[in-house]
Amino acid sequence: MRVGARQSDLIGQTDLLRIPSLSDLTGCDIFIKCEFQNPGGSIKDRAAKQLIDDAMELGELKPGMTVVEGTAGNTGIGLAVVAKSYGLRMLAVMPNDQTPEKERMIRLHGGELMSVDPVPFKNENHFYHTARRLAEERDDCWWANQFENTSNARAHYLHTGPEIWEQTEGKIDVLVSVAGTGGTIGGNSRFLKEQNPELDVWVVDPDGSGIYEFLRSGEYVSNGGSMTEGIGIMRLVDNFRQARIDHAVNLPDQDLVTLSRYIRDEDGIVLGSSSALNVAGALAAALRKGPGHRIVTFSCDLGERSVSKLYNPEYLRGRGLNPDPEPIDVLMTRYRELGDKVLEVNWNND
Ligand SMILES: Cc1ncc(COP(=O)(O)O)c(C=O)c1O
Ligand SMILES: CC(=O)OC[C@H](N)C(=O)O
Repeated sequence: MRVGARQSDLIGQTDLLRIPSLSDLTGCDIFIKCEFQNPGGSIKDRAAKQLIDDAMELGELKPGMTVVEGTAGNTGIGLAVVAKSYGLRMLAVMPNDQTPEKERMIRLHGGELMSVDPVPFKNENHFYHTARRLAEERDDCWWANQFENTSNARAHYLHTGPEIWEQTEGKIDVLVSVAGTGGTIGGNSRFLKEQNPELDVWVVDPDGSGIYEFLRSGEYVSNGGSMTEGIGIMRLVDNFRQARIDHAVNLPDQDLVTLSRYIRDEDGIVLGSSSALNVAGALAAALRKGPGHRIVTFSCDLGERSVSKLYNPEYLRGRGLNPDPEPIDVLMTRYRELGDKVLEVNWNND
């Protein structure tokens, strides 16, 4: 147990939980790192703290200034939490198609919210460019730039990776992660592969994101869309460049419906949508590798932030998804047959 001087001192040192249901089904030990335990409720608190700490140490950011960031929501919540602890202000620029659950949290934590229309990255009104412009126009603002500022991946290299190594006593065969900025997979894969070069790192990508196709062909091409939020990207950014990746898999949103309900009903954990994708990736990895492996993935946030999408039957039907989960053994049969849809890659920028 910890005693913190500030709320931000409580970021990190999250628990590692073995998921009984999927571990029993596969004969592997499948663990989730409980990132929802962070004070802002998501894995992005870690990046938020490191981005701010590093900028303050460099003197780029000083008390009284405003942190500006373009965000799908979780980084904005994390930055709002940390900003309050440090006497800073926070302005989040967020596309208006993300769940209102996250907008509300930014405001509850005292952050200011600017909602913008969701547009492609090449449009100057994209949330990323809007945040950058706002910070450029005002001297009292500092742009966190979670995509290119590698303090983000450093948070995971310095903290999350070592925590996993210690919690597993070095016994980890596979690391599975989604990627948004790539900070999580970047910092964790780098640290853990330094400890064990044999570690097998899997990136799991939803439809609509270009990472899988980029690793396959070198081109960012989107195949449809996804209800997941905060993950997937259509360009190469510096935090993703940090990653070391051996396998890539693309899994459909319908599987998130199945797995989120299965884990809720069997294990009592209500996963957020990116966490459901992580667990789907971990299940695919377990079935491919066979019994006896130890697999770690992340519960990036909880389902309370996905209520209006992943847990909303009307929304699911509107996207052409079936709100009723398919039987887990049917999904497992499909995963056993993924074959070369699981890409073998060698993403390593050393
Ligand atoms: C819910 C959720 N899961 C996962 C991620 C991915 O983390 P990263 O940016 O470290 O790739 C994010 C944000 O990026 C997120 O908001
Ligand atoms: C769209 C995206 O990658 O978002 C990054 C991050 N998850 C956030 O909450 O801002």
